[in-house]
Formats: sequence, structure tokens, C-alpha cells
Amino acid sequence: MKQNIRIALGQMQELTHETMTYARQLGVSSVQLNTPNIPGEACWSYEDLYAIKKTCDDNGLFLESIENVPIRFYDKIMLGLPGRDEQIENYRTIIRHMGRAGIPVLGHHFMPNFVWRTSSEPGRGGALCTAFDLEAAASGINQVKYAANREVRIPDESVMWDNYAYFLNAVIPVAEEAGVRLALHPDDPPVAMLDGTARIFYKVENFKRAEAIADSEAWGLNLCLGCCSEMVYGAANVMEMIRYFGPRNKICYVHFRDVQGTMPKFQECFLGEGNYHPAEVLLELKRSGFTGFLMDDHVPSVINDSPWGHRARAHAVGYMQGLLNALELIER
Ligand SMILES: O=C(O)C(=O)C[C@H](O)[C@H](O)CO
Repeated sequence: MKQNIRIALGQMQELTHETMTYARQLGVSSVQLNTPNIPGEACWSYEDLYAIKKTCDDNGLFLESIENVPIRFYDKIMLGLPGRDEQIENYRTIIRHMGRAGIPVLGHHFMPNFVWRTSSEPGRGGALCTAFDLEAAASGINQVKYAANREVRIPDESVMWDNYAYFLNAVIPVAEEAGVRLALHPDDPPVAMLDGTARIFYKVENFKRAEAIADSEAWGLNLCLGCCSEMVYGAANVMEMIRYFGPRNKICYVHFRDVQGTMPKFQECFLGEGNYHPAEVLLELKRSGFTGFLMDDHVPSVINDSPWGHRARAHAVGYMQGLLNALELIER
């Protein structure tokens, strides 16, 4: 059954009584977890995944997606190193467990050296916003977030493509069988090469290539509007991604955030002051046939906020709720 566009509260590593109560207080009925704190050095058990799902159900919340297994679970897969087949076996096990537990989407990215920022800059009213400047990154200074295996560098984009294809060929049939969709997140920052390691999901064309490799309903996108907006041509990528992948039912869910500026230099910001027009984007999503969920992603650091960002997340969620409300009205 097709669902309506809805909003999930997200980017928690753990589901506490407090966050679940907060989600309900904000008026959302679903949640997403990012790299949850689940025991396991290389794999997650069915029991642990089911326990999370059940906790959500018991608290009146639908668990929409788990985004990302820890990088150590699949670094060899991304880098094509010996040991990747064991990692793939574990990844397949996690997919099966998720399917059995009734968790429908597993998010993934393919960035061996993960998300980079080079500074935090004051944004609106002095709220701190993370920023990236390729020149600063190249000089090796101020790397704010970094989770790379610095010993291994893959300077060749075609090797990264081979690694991604090897991964998809091994996991897609299992995902199809388990009824779990694998949702790909774009590279952040979207750049072809970072610290000597090639990236492949930094431009629109490359997602089309990935879709063709997967060739399956089990593959889709975790469409991070922020990352697409960071790409050269900014907002145009956002619209192109929606117009192309929406009607193909390939957008599993959306990270609703934005930046100012585009590669090689950008800064995160509040919704409504970035490169794209949020209402226009939501309208386009609706028109494209999207029926997944929207969620808060990175948020500026506002005054007296918690490390997770309760205050700024409330702003992002409220903003999306207002947009959805208006959309419902004009569609009546
Ligand atoms: O960088 C972004 O846009 C993110 O959302 C980072 C997240 O950790 C995301 O899960 C990366 O896959």
C-alpha cells in the first residue's frame, strides 16, 4: 500500500525514553536511527534488531530505517581488501535479520573516508554551522570529521566502481528476498577525490549508473538534499535527482537540509536560507510520486542546544510539518 509523505525524527544512535517521548511531543510518528549502538564487532544479532523495533512499536513509533552499519563492518568492502567476503556475509546476515524484524530500509554510504568538514562558521544569529573548503582540506588542516583508514588510499575511481558493483551483486539478491531496501547516501562533501581516495557519488550521473548496476527495486536512495545542494550547480541537482528518481520509485527517504554555496566551498545553514527553495522541493517530491519519509539531518548548533541538537531539530521538524501542511491544503 502506498503511504503518504511523512516525517521521521532521526539521527539518533540510541532510542531512549526521552527521545521517544520527544518524537511524540513534536508530533511525528516515526523515527530513524543512524549507526545505532548495538553490540557486535562485525555483525548485529536478530535479537538486538528486533528489540529496537519492538521498543519503537511499543512506544507508538514506526522504525523507518536504520542508516549505516559501522564503517568497520564494511571498510574492506569499500576498499576491496582481503576479508571483504566475510564482511559481505555479515552484511547479508544483517539484511536478513532486518527483514525478519520488520525494519524496511538499511541506509548506506560508500565513503571510505566518510564525511569531512574543515571548519565551523557562525551562521544566522551566530548559530555554528559546519563548513567545507576544498582548499583547506587539501592543505590538511582543520579536518573536523574524519573516519578514514588513512593507510589505504584508492586513487582510482574505476576501482571504487568495481568495489561498489561487487558489493551490490552480493547483497541485492538477499535484500530482495528479505524485503529490505538498501538506500544509498551521496558523498559528503561531493568531490571526486579526497585525501587520495576516490569517491563515486558526487554527481547526478553516477547515481544513474549505480541504479543500473543494482537493477532492482531493493536499491534506492537516501536522498540527502544537503549533499545534492553542495554539488556544483547546487539546487539544480536537487531538482534533477527528484525528477529522475522520484517517478522511478527510487527515493526511499529524504534528508531535508541545505547549504549555502556549492563545491568547492559551502556552509550548512537553516532550512529556508540555503541554495534551494524548500517548498518548491517538497512540491517536486510530491509531484514525482515520492511516498517515503522526510527527516531532519545535520542542524546548526543553536544557543544552549544539546549535542544531538534538540532545539535545532525541533526547528527543522516544525519547518517540514508546516510545508507538508501547506502542501495538503493546496492539493485539496
Ligand atoms: O553528511 C551527511 O549528509 C550525513 O547525513 C552524514 C550521515 O552520517 C550519513 O549517514 C552518511 O551516510
